[in-house]
Amino acid sequence: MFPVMLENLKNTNVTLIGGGSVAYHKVLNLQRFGIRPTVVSPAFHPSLLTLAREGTVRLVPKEAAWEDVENAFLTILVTNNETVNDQLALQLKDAGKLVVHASNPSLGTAQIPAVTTRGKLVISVSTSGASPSLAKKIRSEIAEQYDERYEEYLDFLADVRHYVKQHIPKRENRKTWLAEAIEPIYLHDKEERQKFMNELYYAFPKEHELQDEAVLKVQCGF
Ligand SMILES: C[C@@]1(CC(=O)O)c2cc3[nH]c(cc4nc(cc5[nH]c(cc(n2)[C@H]1CCC(=O)O)[C@@](C)(CC(=O)O)[C@@H]5CCC(=O)O)C(CC(=O)O)=C4CCC(=O)O)c(CCC(=O)O)c3CC(=O)O
Ligand SMILES: NC(=O)C1=CN([C@@H]2O[C@H](COP(=O)(O)OP(=O)(O)OC[C@H]3O[C@@H](n4cnc5c(N)ncnc54)[C@H](O)[C@@H]3O)[C@@H](O)[C@H]2O)C=CC1
Repeated sequence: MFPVMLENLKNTNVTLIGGGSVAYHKVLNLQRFGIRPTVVSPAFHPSLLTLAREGTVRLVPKEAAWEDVENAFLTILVTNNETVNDQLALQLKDAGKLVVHASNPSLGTAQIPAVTTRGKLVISVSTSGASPSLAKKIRSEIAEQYDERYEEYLDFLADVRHYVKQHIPKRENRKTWLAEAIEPIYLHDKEERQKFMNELYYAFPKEHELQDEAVLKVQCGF
């Protein structure tokens, strides 16, 4: 099992095969990440019909066939027909595609973990198919510790890192500032975060970069 984070999936073809209660749950999960999936199924859970009316999911009312999945970046197999799930999983795997087989994970090439997000922080727990219930429990326990405060805190850390990468040329110096930023005081105290930023701006002013750029431009004759 090799974990990986996928991004830029907003306009990517993600297809679910089967439109029951598990499909509905998986669609809600995908939507949390800005994905607008397609569901292929001869019948749909009423909540999926509601989502389709809102325009957040595309429904294709038919029994699934190869052409429904051949162009999908990711396919999630959630029918109650094992023959259909197994057959498509086999074909998709052979074609080198990402496929989740929700009732026999070993036949797929990917699995969906239990996830909670705190802004940029993603808490993701998998038991490799051994116990989805335990994955859910552990995820909730971790999420209690890494609560909503981490959302703003991660934004602060991202800003610090962005600035440090642009304005501190030496790697050792960068490391010192980045290590200081993850001290607990900055999680708890907004004013301390502002103080930290001010100290960073003072130690490595933006003007330097602007001046350097101006010199460079003169030297290059722009
Ligand atoms: C392989 C996988 C499919 C995949 O990769 O998508 C899979 C497979 C199966 N799940 C089954 C059952 C349940 N699944 C849940 C819940 C979740 N299941 C999720 C993932 C996965 N489930 C993947 C492995 C992940 C891993 O191991 O870490 C979560 C984490 C994420 C999500 O679905 O989005 C989500 C919690 C999300 C949340 O709340 O945040 C509950 C509990 C509940 O609903 O409260 C139950 C009932 C209790 C139980 O059985 O444990 C069954 C038996 C069906 C039957 O009895 O027929 C199978 C099939 C089998 O095992 O054969
Ligand atoms: N979190 C997870 O990953 C979980 C996965 N499962 C697995 O998910 C699967 C689906 O469970 P439910 O949604 O509860 O079943 P369900 O019976 O509510 O829905 C099954 C859906 O598959 C559709 N379907 C049947 N034949 C089809 C075909 N040839 N092509 C396209 N669609 C077809 C049906 O019309 C129906 O909409 C089960 O195999 C179960 O083992 C179950 C629980 C949790």
